[in-house]
Amino acid sequence: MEASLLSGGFTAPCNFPTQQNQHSLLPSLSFVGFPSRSFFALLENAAKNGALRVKGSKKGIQAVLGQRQLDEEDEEQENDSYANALTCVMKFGGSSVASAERIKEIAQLILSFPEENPIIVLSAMGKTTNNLLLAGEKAVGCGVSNASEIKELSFIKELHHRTVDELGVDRSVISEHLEELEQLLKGIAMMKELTLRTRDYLVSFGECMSTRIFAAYLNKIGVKARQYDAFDIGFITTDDFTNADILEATYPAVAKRLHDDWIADPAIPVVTGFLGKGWKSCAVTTLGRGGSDLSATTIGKALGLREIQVWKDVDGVLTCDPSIYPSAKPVPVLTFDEAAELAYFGAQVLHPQSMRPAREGDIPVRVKNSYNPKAPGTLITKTRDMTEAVLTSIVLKRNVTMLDIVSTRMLGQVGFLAKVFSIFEDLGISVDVVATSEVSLSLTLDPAKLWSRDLIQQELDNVEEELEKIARVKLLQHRSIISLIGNVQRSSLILEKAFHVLRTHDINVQMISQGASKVNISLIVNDSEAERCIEALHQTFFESGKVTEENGSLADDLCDVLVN
Ligand SMILES: Nc1ncnc2c1ncn2[C@@H]1O[C@H](COP(=O)(O)OP(=O)(O)O)[C@@H](O)[C@H]1O
Ligand SMILES: N[C@@H](CC(=O)OP(=O)(O)O)C(=O)O
Repeated sequence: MEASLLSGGFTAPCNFPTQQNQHSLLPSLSFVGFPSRSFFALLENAAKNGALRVKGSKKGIQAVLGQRQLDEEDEEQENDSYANALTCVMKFGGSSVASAERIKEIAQLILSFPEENPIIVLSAMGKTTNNLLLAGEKAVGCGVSNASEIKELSFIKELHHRTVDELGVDRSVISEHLEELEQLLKGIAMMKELTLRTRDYLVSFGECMSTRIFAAYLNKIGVKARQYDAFDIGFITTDDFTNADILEATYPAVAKRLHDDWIADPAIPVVTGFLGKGWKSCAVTTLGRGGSDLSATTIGKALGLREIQVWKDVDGVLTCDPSIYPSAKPVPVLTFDEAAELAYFGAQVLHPQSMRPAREGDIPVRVKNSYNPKAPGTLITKTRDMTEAVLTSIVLKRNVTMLDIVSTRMLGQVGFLAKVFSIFEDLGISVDVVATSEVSLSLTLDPAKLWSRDLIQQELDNVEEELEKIARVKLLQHRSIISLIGNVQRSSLILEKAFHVLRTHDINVQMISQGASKVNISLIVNDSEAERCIEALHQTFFESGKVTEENGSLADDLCDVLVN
């Protein structure tokens, strides 16, 4: 979006971030003439965070901000020196830091890589984020005098006190946060409302406390560490509370801060995952559930590190969610595209946006098991040898709503699809899977419009009402999307096998979609059939030996199913 700031007759047009161009935030800011005072304040703020580099036409600005112009050469040199200092990111999720015992194990695990100078990114301890959210919801209706008694607040206090005591760390590292948390819950109880902005502030206590405890413990055992709150070191995001997106200005800011501190006084950085700072509001934001993965890959790209390690409670990315199908097996190698697709279609193991910085920076991501560090895990890179690859992973997304939309106008009507999609855009509802013909359209709606919230009935009613102005609509609930993530070159083989299995098990596929990338084939079935379907597909693709064109040509089955 081109915006103009008017100041005493001078015009300073500049590029402001929008959803579409947010990645061209401050570093590509351009202006002519003399900007207004408020505009200077904005620039100054960005410059303080190290987020601003002045390039090209910069009349007046350099003198005022004293900013050094970084040309391409400077930038390359900085990246080189970053690479020589800190070597990798190690992100540990909630299950990896769930107790004092686990924290001790993680500390030993980090020390078992003496050749690394890692940056540690942590999530909140165990289920703390869920408990904070529940506490916030209870506070809305419980009255100020009862806010201190909220069960989840007691869990959080007890867990964090017990942990610091068992680690032999002083309670003072978290006492202020716990007091402030209680005050915040009282405030929510008084206001009787929990805005998205307050919700983000509320959940930030989880990561703020886990990182303080961990850094204090490392220091206690003689390993020099320094705690950082992401929102204070340049994680600049959109102001979409509960689902904020990292802005481009983050990379230089974060790199500069972590690198400069390391050079001045080397200490292992321990950074809060999941959190950022809204660029307009300057308030704490969160990156969506599971967002610490994205924090880790952002740091990896910012510093141009050798590797990003994401430590989980499973042996890497598996052929499907082990909580749905326990015989799932680790996938040794994946491409960024496969991993992104898998995450987007609901595999909880990785945050949906987390592959983006890794792909852009071409930094390998290794997914490892903190309970079983010897397991090789999964290596995610730009490319891999696909000669043997058929299916990589099966992902299940439950409780999806499907819509069948048939145009009430004539065949060949111009703009039908555009009208349908503009309705979803206006209502702010994202669409997952789409299949179209000339006059009809089937699609599925994301069950979590925002990661934190289910699509509610009222919103569905609004969708139906709007669509009925231009089409006949059938709303089908309780559907599942089964996504087959696999080799682009073998999609026909995957389809052939999949349909044979489904036909054998008498499972009726209600919609099918294959994206342009062809990495992902999506099948829609009834929720009640989904698990049976996963089991059958998994057995065929991963438990019955190598899948080849030769072991059964079943094109006829596919044709039968499609025709019926
Ligand atoms: N394809 C998959 N591979 C591995 N784990 C998966 C997959 N799909 C879903 N999961 C779930 O993701 C969980 C790990 O992710 P998450 O809970 O975010 O870890 P952490 O909190 O440690 O970062 C696993 O316990 C598993 O149940
Ligand atoms: N604590 C946040 C962020 C996060 O990344 O958690 P985990 O790594 O445990 O999924 C959440 O629960 O969403």
